[in-house]
Amino acid sequence: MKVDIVTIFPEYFAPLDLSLIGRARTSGLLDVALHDLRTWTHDVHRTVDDTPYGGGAGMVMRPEPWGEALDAVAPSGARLVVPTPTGAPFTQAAARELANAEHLVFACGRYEGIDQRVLDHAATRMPVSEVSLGDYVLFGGEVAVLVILEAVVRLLPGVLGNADSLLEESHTDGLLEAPVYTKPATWRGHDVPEILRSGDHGRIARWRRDQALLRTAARRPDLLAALSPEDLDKRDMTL
Ligand SMILES: Nc1cc(-c2ccc3ccn(Cc4ccc(CN5CCCC5)cc4)c3c2)n[nH]1
Repeated sequence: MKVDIVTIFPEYFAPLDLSLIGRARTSGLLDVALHDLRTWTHDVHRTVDDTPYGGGAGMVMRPEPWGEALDAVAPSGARLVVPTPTGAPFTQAAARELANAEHLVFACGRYEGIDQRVLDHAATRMPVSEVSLGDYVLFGGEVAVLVILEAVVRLLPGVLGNADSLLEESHTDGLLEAPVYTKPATWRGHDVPEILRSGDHGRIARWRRDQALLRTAARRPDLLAALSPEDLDKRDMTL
């Protein structure tokens, strides 16, 4: 997968050289390129923002630098991903969809956002996804891109050693996952549930399915409500 990130703070993305994403890059699974938006400014102050039409607090990012930046880094086959508080909620399903893309271009806004015409114009020649990480307001899109990229990259074949872990994790099948435990069997008076030490893999699988259902019902009834009876049957569960 090829990834291009356009930002006025390229240094924000230093963490991309660490851990799994760093390994994905060195192994050739992922090719990430950073671009400073100011590259496409032409005034001595390298201006990227201006006052908002219609008034209002703060500044808006000018369309010209963005237009030239996207002309340079986003071919028509690319998919443009723009974090914004007004976007569609970013979900595991959205991560799975983005993981299928050959080329992702991330536009990191700052100030009060990017002139809307940038996105409208880009949409005339490539798919544009405006995504929100949640109902809170960040200073800009960089942190959101780090989150989106991590969720997407871990789904790429070969990035996670044990692909099985993708099957049973939260939000993969619409439910939260069961609690996890490791040694010691007893710790500060707390025991690991006996079932998990029984070696009976059928009963363990059932216990985990039931725990997932109970946790989801208690913590995220919205996820439960979104599941169809067929989905629940698929996990061999009845309410
Ligand atoms: N899920 C999530 C995503 C973000 C996010 C993503 C990109 C940018 C770029 C700039 N900002 C700061 C920022 C500050 C104030 C407003 C609200 N203003 C009110 C009037 C006009 C706009 C919007 C935007 C971002 C925030 N935040 N949260």
